[in-house]
Amino acid sequence: MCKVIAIANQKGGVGKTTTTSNLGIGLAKQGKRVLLIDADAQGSLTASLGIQEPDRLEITLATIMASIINDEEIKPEYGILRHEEGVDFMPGNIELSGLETSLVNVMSRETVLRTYIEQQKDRYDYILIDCMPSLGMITINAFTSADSILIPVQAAYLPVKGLEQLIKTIGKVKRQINPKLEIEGILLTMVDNRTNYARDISNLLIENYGSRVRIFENSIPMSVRAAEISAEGVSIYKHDPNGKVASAYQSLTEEVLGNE
Ligand SMILES: Nc1ncnc2c1ncn2[C@@H]1O[C@H](COP(=O)(O)OP(=O)(O)OP(=O)(O)O)[C@@H](O)[C@H]1O
Repeated sequence: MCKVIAIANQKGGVGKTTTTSNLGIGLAKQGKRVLLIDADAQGSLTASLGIQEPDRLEITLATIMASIINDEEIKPEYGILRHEEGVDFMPGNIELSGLETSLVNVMSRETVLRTYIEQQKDRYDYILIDCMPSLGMITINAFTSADSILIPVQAAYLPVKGLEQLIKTIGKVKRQINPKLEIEGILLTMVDNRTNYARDISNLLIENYGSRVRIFENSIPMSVRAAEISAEGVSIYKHDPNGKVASAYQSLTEEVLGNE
């Protein structure tokens, strides 16, 4: 059985891409077959997997989704790239912005990505989708395709208000389009253990959401080593194998596997 997890938060820079790649590679290290999908027009997941200029790629998620809109048949493996650390990925780039605008007039506009993902499901154990920092139509497509949503929250600001809107949108998609949709959990990222602030945010999350949403036991520490990896094109396991961020992502991977 394949599980599809969307990594989403409409707030930018909270660790969505870093979590998608390192959770994905963590799952691959546990022997799982993993496909990562870059559903963000910034192409940062694609870049972090070693593609230096995502905007120059010819086949990306945008071209695939356009083919589906045009009812063209595509082979499941078409356009999928392989990363040296054992994950496959469907790259994304700036063309997703144009596609987002044109989706408005498309029949079944919420389910285009789902059509693509359905044909990948027998090839993978996990499919992770790195979402845009917005709740636009591509993100709704990701929610429509997913079994669950993992929400990274940066431990450096008060996240309560934005999260409420995100959880509401997830609830709406669940009621109206995708009844199986669940929240995988809220993941605290970029935690600076030298301050009490992270603990305050953690307590605030538990107080406000703990009864409705799972909060991951593991959080991801702030580390300059994590910030370096997007330029390296490798995971934190390769860049800093004995560091605290590698160990945190490994524990998160085990927690996600334990959710099954
Ligand atoms: N644990 C961490 N410690 C320090 N820096 C981090 C950590 N995780 C991610 N970063 C850095 O923070 C920035 C934002 O991270 P990332 O790109 O993963 O967030 P995002 O939510 O995907 O961003 P966007 O919304 O723009 O897509 C990046 O420069 C990344 O390298």
